[in-house]
Amino acid sequence: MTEPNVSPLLSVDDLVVEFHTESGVVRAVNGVSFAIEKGATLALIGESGCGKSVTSLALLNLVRAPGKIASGTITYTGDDGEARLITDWKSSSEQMRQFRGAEVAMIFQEPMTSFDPLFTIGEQIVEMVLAHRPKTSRSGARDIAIDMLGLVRLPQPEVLIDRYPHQLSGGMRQRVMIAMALCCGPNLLIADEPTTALDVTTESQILDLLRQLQSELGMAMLFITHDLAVASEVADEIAVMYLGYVVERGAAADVLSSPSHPYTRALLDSLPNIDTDPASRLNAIKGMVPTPDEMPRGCPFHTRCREAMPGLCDQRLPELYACGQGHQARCFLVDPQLEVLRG
Ligand SMILES: Nc1ncnc2c1ncn2[C@@H]1O[C@H](COP(=O)(O)OP(=O)(O)OP(=O)(O)O)[C@@H](O)[C@H]1O
Repeated sequence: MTEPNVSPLLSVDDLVVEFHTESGVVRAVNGVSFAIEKGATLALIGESGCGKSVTSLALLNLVRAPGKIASGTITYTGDDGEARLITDWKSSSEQMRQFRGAEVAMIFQEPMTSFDPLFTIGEQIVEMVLAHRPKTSRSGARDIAIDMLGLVRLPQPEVLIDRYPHQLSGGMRQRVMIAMALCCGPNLLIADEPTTALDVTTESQILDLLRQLQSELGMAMLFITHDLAVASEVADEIAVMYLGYVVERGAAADVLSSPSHPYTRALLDSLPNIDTDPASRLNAIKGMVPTPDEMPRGCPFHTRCREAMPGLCDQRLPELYACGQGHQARCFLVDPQLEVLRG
């Protein structure tokens, strides 16, 4: 018997995002493709400036001028099974507004910037509920808000609901942010560096919470992080980005156990290890990510790559080559034609 053909929840194909600046057109996202299956977690990984946030904003059609989606498609297939081409929708349209929050919600690194300091957290969650479910009464929305605060394991939700954002700790604020994001029952949660601003203990509690909520609610997650260690705790799939390109992607277990792109290997090498002598230096990747307007010719990573092959990597852009089942890397080292290319 053949398996039914189930579409992924979200499919991104050949996405290009450009910024039109005074010094010219800058490509922050360069032909990115990935899919997120229903209920699964994809981690988007890379150093600062690799295009992770711009990619996630594009998914909600929130890239603001001077940036815009120049080409590519984003397709969302929700519970009704109907495929919707999000890239055809206007950013300010009613259907896009409903889509944000009700189908796909987002949380950020620093919740404080997403809250209005003048309103209690309860008032802010209630407004969110009413915006998406206008038929709900205010007291009904308040009950939903209390339930949501309980769902994210905050103590005494009926008391906390009347607190202002500044009266909560960073970890509590992040929990409230998650409650607010989940109050309309989205199928996909985009989490952009949600634990970066937290201490390690709170970080691990929030990661646990996200994992528990995901299995309770069956939602998918796009988890954006610069930290492979964090990604390894949450991800089913990993896509590694460098200078706007996906340079490696595959099942998290495969990418972490057999990293095939030198950039992924370098990111793994730069992780602190419990056995490492505290006095020794971490293996930081040499140099910095160039800005997209200084895009190197050839492979975008060759200027920092320990394994770069002169005459090849500085001349030609590698494709994404298969290096295992569902595992691909954009590197000539895994190109089956490598010996021919080397001559
Ligand atoms: N408003 C803007 N104007 C011009 N270029 C921009 C703008 N916003 C982003 N970019 C470009 O997009 C690139 C990618 O930025 P993005 O924020 O997606 O990176 P990131 O990988 O998420 O890093 P970080 O973790 O620091 O946010 C930047 O290096 C910058 O060149």
